[in-house]
Amino acid sequence: MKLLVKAPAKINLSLDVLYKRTDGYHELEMVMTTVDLADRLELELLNDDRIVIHSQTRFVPDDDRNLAYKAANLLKDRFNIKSGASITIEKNIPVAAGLAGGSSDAAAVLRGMNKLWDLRLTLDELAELGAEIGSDVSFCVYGGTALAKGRGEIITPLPPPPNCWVVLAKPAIGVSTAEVYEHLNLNEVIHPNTKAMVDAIYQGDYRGICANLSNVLESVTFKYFPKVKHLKDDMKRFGADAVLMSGSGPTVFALVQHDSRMQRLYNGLRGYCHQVYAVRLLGKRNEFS
Ligand SMILES: C[C@](O)(CO)[C@H](O)COP(=O)(O)OP(=O)(O)OC[C@H]1O[C@@H](n2ccc(N)nc2=O)[C@H](O)[C@@H]1O
Ligand SMILES: Nc1ncnc2c1ncn2[C@@H]1O[C@H](COP(=O)(O)OP(=O)(O)OP(=O)(O)O)[C@@H](O)[C@H]1O
Repeated sequence: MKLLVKAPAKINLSLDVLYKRTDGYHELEMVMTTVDLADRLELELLNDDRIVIHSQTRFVPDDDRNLAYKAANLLKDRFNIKSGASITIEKNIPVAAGLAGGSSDAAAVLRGMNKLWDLRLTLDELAELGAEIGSDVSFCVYGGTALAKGRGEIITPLPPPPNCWVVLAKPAIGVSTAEVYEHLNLNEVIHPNTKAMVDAIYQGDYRGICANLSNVLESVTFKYFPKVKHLKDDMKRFGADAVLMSGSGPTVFALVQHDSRMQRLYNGLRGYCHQVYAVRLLGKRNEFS
């Protein structure tokens, strides 16, 4: 039996770091939403005990380091499952981009293998398991739009933001999430107004969302990779309504409402940026349990 599952990328509409915790993680307050740029995974039961990863993409491990492997293995161990799984990943989300590609693959495997292994776990239970794999996995289990707290795993759903285009540009730079958090100087941070962002989303206020886009990790990534800051400035000049770096970067995204502006921005960026995508906001929660 085969199952196809979609694993959409996320963007952070706002990302605040409140303090560094004693366990080494940072206490966060983030607003996240999914966009229509997705990996596709084909899941199949195997009669033997193995978990096998098939992936054609360089930079994505095809062994137990793959987050999709970790997700299947976690379910297998926790629920004492004897059969194995074959996981084929069609990678469309850029890797190490700040778009939670690996986390979304892991979440898709949790949802999909829950069905194939007939575990009947709820989304809440899958999200709790997901937190053991990575901080972004719980959000990715639900998808949609949410306020995320804790180290990212405490999820409160929000309504979908008003529809618009999201133009994503990923420069050819590798950014380590752990290093970005490590170099953040909390004394210099200008905190986002998370409440104003949440209110704007509840009110369907596109301008309010644009006005409150904010990510404290930008300061670190911009300092070490000034190219990312230049990219953000260029995207503003090309006519974006608002621009922000996603997660720890290096992907920068622009929000635009009008098709003609989206086209101008997309064409302007394709000339010199490594990977550029124009997609719609998804913003709605996963329908499957
Ligand atoms: C930047 C974001 O993508 C924003 O959504 C996430 O905070 C990162 O999520 P992620 O990649 O799933 O993160 P994890 O794999 O759990 O952690 C990677 C590393 O980032 C740092 N980290 C992550 C989350 C958090 N709340 N505080 C941290 O300090 C830790 O050093 C950790 O070792
Ligand atoms: N299924 C996977 N897809 C992509 N990367 C994976 C996967 N499994 C493991 N990895 C490893 O995880 C690292 C981070 O990849 P990923 O694309 O998830 O980063 P990211 O978008 O920055 O994540 P986040 O936004 O959650 O911090 C990569 O260097 C890669 O080697």
